[in-house]
Amino acid sequence: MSHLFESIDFVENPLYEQIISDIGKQQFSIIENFFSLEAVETLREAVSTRYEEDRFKKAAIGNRINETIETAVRGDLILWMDETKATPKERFFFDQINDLVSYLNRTCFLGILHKEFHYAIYPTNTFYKRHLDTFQNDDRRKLSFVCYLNEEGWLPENGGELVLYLNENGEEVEKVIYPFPGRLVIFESQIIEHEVRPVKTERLSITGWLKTR
Ligand SMILES: O=C(O)CCC(=O)C(=O)O
Ligand SMILES: [Fe+2]
Repeated sequence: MSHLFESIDFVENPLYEQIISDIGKQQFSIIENFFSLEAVETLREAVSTRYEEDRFKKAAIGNRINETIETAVRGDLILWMDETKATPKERFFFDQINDLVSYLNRTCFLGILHKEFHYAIYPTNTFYKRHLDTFQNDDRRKLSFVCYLNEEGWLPENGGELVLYLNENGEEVEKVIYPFPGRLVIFESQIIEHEVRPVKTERLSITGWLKTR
């Protein structure tokens, strides 16, 4: 039998194991400095370039078949990322995400087949009201990912907290998360309702989903 295990090239990754354990216990995980400040700055530059090229569009609600723009629900601007056309700056982002995704697929049997990511800009005074990341006609999203591209020194008065609504022994508890640069938040798309509180200073992020089928 030992031959079988020796032939499998698998190295345990303590950080990824922590993420898996967090999600198993509490349906979410917060990873500090998943992306270095240098990587965040590079991605922020990519956002600026694309924004100047007028590539961002007002985000809609519903899925791509059935979507409407409702700024009373969400006011962010988004741009879907195309991994096949990733620039060297974005390649780094996808390499790190793909490494984690392949680990999750090897260890957790989640059956993740697809992923989708978009940049998001929340201009001043915008927000995203409490919601779930799944749609009535589409339940393929399993894990939601958010990573923040803000500059260092994000202050509480800047607003823009991500609030996860958790259920602890039948009681609703708010988990308030500041959008600090390099921070990655992962949560179960079908379980955790969440919102982005009103933003007082422009807020930048990448949001994405791991999907089945
Ligand atoms: O930016 C965040 O913190 C969360 C964004 C979000 O909930 C979404 O795009 O569905
Ligand atoms: Fe969401």
